[in-house]
Amino acid sequence: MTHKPGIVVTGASGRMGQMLIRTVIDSGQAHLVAALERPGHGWIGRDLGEAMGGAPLGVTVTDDPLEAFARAQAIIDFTVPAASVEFAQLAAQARAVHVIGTTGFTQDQLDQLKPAARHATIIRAGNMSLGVNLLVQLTRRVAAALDEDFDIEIVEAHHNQKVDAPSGTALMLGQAAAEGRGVNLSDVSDRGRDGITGPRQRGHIGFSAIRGGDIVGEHDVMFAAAGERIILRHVATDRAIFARGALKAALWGQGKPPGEYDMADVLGL
Ligand SMILES: NC(=O)C1=CN([C@@H]2O[C@H](COP(=O)(O)OP(=O)(O)OC[C@H]3O[C@@H](n4cnc5c(N)ncnc54)[C@H](O)[C@@H]3O)[C@@H](O)[C@H]2O)C=CC1
Ligand SMILES: O=C(O)C1=N[C@H](C(=O)O)C[C@H](O)C1
Repeated sequence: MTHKPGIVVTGASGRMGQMLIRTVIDSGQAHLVAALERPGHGWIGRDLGEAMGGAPLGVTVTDDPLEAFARAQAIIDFTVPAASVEFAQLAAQARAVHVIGTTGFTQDQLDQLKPAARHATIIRAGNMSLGVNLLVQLTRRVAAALDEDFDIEIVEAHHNQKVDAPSGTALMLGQAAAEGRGVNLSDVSDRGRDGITGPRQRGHIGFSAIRGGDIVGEHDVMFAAAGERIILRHVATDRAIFARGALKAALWGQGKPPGEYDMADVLGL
């Protein structure tokens, strides 16, 4: 009989948290050993299944990451950057694989993940879907094939509760476009145009963010030149694609040496 890893889902009541819990339970490939929420949250101390509006699951929602992680082989974490940084240290102590889907990190917060990655396997991606990770590869190739006659613009759309912009996915796409061009994204990034901006600067990579309704996540990478445009597009219609990718990462990470990985590693892209 193969061993099924024990998994903790953090941010259990969140849009992704609930999707992840269902995905882990339905998969038959892993055990849900704990569900974590932030201190003071109304779900703490309740049965997870009942809190989600269904039958009891025999898992009590906790706000104690240390105790929960000690029982797990993997943590699947879609929360907020400050919490993910804290969880990285605790997951490293527990030697558990830490799958991070959270977006909106500052560079300083990303740097804080590095010590944890010396002791544990961290798999982090701003988007865990197969489709977006393929789009990242395509974007790098198209950007490498075209010169700066083609202006690169990244347009993303998300639901009205999203708190960070540009999205983690848009930043992944921008990074891939910059790598294809052989430039640093930070040198060419155009964000938040407003007012008298002047003409577009040749070679820049632009970002625009739409927020509205219940949009799950849509990303266009536009290569616009005089007389023609190429648009690479991904449209997510179901958060299950992210949850499936995250579970795949948690399983892939078992037994991998400590370090920082992404979904391209998991998917072999
Ligand atoms: N990488 C990917 O494929 C995807 C990433 N995301 C990202 O995942 C994150 C969460 O997204 P949503 O689920 O839509 O947000 P949400 O706001 O619905 O859920 C976040 C949950 O985290 C909980 N939380 C906050 N601090 C916590 C702490 N210290 N301990 C435990 N729980 C804590 C909140 O109470 C909330 O329930 C965002 O950064 C989003 O951009 C979302 C979808 C896909
Ligand atoms: O917050 C979301 O919802 C999503 N966040 C990720 C991002 O920032 O790109 C992934 C997906 O687009 C949904």
